[in-house]
Amino acid sequence: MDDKKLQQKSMSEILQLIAPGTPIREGIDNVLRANTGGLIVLGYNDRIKAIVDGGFTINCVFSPSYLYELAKMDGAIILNESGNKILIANAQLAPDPSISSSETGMRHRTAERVAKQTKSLVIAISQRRNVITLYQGNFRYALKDISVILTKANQAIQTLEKYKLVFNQSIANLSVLEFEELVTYGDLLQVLHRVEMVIRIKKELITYLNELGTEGRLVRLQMKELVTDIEEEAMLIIRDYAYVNQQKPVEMLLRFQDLVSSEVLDDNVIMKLLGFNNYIHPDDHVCPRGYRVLNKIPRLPISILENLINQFKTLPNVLKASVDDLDEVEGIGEVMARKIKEGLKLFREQTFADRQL
Ligand SMILES: Nc1ncnc2c1ncn2[C@@H]1O[C@H](COP(=O)(O)OP(=O)(O)OP(=O)(O)O)[C@@H](O)[C@H]1O
Repeated sequence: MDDKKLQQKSMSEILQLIAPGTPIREGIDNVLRANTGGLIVLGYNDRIKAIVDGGFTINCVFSPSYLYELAKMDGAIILNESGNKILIANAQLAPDPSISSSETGMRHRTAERVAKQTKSLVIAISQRRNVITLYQGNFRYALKDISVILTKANQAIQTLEKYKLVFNQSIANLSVLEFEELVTYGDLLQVLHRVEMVIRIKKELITYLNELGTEGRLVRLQMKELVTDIEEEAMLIIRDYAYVNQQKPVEMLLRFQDLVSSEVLDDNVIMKLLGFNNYIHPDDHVCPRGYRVLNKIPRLPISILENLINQFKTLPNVLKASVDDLDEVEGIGEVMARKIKEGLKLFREQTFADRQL
């Protein structure tokens, strides 16, 4: 993991630590409302100890009302790393003045310098401007108004709904092509780029949700409902088309998520993710193993599905197999064989009917 990712990860942890619904946020909001201003440092390590001057030792369990009362005093409040204990109040911080700062007021300049010098999380609550600013290392982030983030999150949910429709359409097309044995790498990539779009918007939503805390409950539920089906389909597609039969599609999907950023992924990057290392022509044909289509057969046990694919290797072979051929597969009797045939026939009819809509 590179440094940038490490910092991003810790920023999402930070946002969760001080999100609405947490005791720290309740305390910070009280300080904000009382207009006393505040300077809070998380973590009392050697680097912080070296720049703390004076103050009272408090050493008590964190409570929002204690934070509010202590913020009435000048100086900084120092909490432990996880923010569940108040250690010191009224502390003067003396960071290296040669460290650059883009802030103007002393509280914010101090906060920025302490964060840069110690890498600890520092929270500045402005007395006059009604803003909460977070600093950690070189990272600076001003918390936005909850209503602004909620609006953005709801817009993202609407976008996700549209993406889902587009995704479902491309999945319906893929099913038809799979039955007709006409899938090309280009078709596969088109579907995977749709998955990429969904992942991109999901990542944006997670950032909002981290900041929204309990205020984002509804958005979280909506996101989960929209995304779960898509992710399940995506994992089945990965199992169908990965170069080597992937036993761990969840890990592959996670790797896919890591790769997704604001830029559209290159086709080669996606094919590499699936294990194809050589150049692939988009018009070349490719054959699915059949995990996704076979999954549509109601109540087909996963072990039987695996046995089917082990035996026949590809979906077209399963489709061509007679009831007798299916009967020979381990765990499949005549009744089950007929059920599989019937299930595939029904799904095929449904797929072709959907295409005509
Ligand atoms: N080095 C420091 N250590 C601890 N507390 C500090 C330090 N410097 C400033 N403060 C705190 O910040 C308070 C306000 O300072 P100042 O008005 O210059 O800050 P500011 O950045 O303009 O913030 P605000 O927007 O809240 O006014 C001080 O009264 C003091 O409590």
